[in-house]
Formats: sequence, C-alpha cells, structure tokens
Amino acid sequence: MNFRLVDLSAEEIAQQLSVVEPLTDSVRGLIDAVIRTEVDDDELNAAREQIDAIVARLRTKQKPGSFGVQFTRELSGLSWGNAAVGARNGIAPPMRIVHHEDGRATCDVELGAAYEGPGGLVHGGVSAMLIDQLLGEAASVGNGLPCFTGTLTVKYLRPTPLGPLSMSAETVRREGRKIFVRGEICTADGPTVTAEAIMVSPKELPSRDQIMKLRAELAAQDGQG
Ligand SMILES: CCCCCCCC/C=C\CCCCCCCC(=O)SCCNC(=O)CCNC(=O)[C@H](O)C(C)(C)COP(=O)(O)OP(=O)(O)OC[C@H]1O[C@@H](n2cnc3c(N)ncnc32)[C@H](O)[C@@H]1OP(=O)(O)O
Repeated sequence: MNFRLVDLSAEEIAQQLSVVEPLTDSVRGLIDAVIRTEVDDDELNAAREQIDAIVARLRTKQKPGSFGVQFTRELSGLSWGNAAVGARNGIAPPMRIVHHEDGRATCDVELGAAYEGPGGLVHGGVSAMLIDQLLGEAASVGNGLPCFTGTLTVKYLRPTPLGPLSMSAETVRREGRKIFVRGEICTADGPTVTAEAIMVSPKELPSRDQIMKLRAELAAQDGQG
C-alpha cells in the first residue's frame, strides 16, 4: 500500500484546501450543468471546446497515476482523490463535513442530479458508497485504527430521494482487528437505508510505531536542515 508522510502544517493544508475546494465545487457545478442543460447543439459544442482547453491547461503539470493517500506528522490523512470524500474529486458527493464524537460519525449531504439511479432517486451504489465511507470513518477514527471494508451489508428499506440527507454510523463492538459497525441514511421522514459492516484493520498497514518512526525521521531531517 502506498503510504506517504508529507511535511505540511495545518495552516498549509488549510491554504491548499481554500484553493482546491472551490475548484472542485466548480467541477461539480459543471457536471450538474451538463446533465441538466437544455441549450442547443451549437452551444454544447462551444462549451466542449472551452472545457477541452481547460483540461489541456491543467494537464501541463500532472501527477502520474492517482492522487494516493498522504499522511501528515499529526497523522491526518489527505485522501484528496478519494471517490467518496476527495477534496479534489468533483465526482465525490459533497460529504466533506463529518462529525466524530464517541465513536459515532455523522454527516449531512445534499445529492443532486449526478447521483440519480431510478428517476428522482439516489442510485443504490451511491448510497452504498456513502454509508461505506461513513462506517469506515466511524471504525477508523473511533478506534484509532485505519480500517478497510471487509464485509458490507446494505438494506434498502425504501427509495432514497435526491435532496438533503443525513447519515450516521457507530461502532457496535471490536474483536481484535475486526470492528463491527452499523449505520443509516435518513430523510426528514426517517431511515431509507441501513447498513452493517465488518471493518478490518489490515495486518500489512504501517503500525502506529512505524508511523511514529517515520515522524521521528522527518524531525531528524529538520534538525540537520
Ligand atoms: C495510525 C492511527 C490513525 C487512525 C485514524 C485513521 C484515519 C482514517 C480516516 C479515514 C478512514 C477511511 C475509511 C475508509 C472507508 C472506505 C473503505 C474502503 O473503501 S476499503 C476498500 C475496499 N476494501 C478492500 O479492498 C479490502 C480488501 N481486503 C483486504 O485487504 C483484506 O482481505 C482485509 C484487510 C479485509 C483482511 O486482510 P488481513 O490479512 O488483514 O486479515 P486476516 O488476518 O486474514 O483476518 C483478520 C480477521 O478479519 C477477518 N476477516 C478477514 N477478511 C474479512 C472480510 N472480508 N470480511 C469480514 N471479516 C474478515 C478474519 O476472519 C479474521 O478474523 P479472526 O481474527 O479470525 O476472528
């Protein structure tokens, strides 16, 4: 697994996010506009040319492969390409604000036209992705142990409408590296989706000791520099 420690302070991260998040929101706006626009074909072709020019501009300096996951010295993860929550990912639903308290994670999200499955309703795979992410965060942050999804069980109780939703996830119990979690997606009328998962902290992940060692190495480099 690609695990990389980066030397960024909280202020530097906030600075980068203040530029990146509005850009990602603009990309979300573009996706929504392309889905719902009713302008004529000439306008669509002209828009495509402008979009292609912007893509070429961004590609003048490009990371190889994917964004990857970087960790800071304070062990905050920067997964800015992540499909569910990546700050640079315009296809990630806008679910950035996740609150953690006592092993419970909650998040409000508003899903628009880009997340549709059946007409006017949220795609089932999108619901599964959202709740998987929140369950993973509840397990990982709540127990101080980075986890992968081992088994995810999703029950669709009734259709989930596009629009404002609230989600919650909590740890039920822990057995060694296995963390049992459950969660739900709700509208104002109550739950539409419930889910259970077994999150497993993989044995090949760097241990906290290894992370601390990397951190000490960075500090030693500072001392020399
Ligand atoms: C430094 C502190 C920092 C703390 C803060 C952290 C902040 C983090 C922030 C944010 C969190 C992010 C949240 C992410 C959310 C989204 C997650 C995803 O999308 S993950 C991608 C999809 N999932 C995969 O790709 C997994 C693929 N599978 C695997 O990699 C392995 O199979 C894995 C890790 C699941 C297990 O591999 P093994 O080698 O570690 O496990 P073995 O040693 O065989 O088993 C350990 C125990 O787990 C059970 N187990 C193994 N696989 C299982 C499975 N698939 N389902 C259920 N249980 C399983 C086994 O039966 C065993 O249990 P017994 O100890 O015997 O009781």
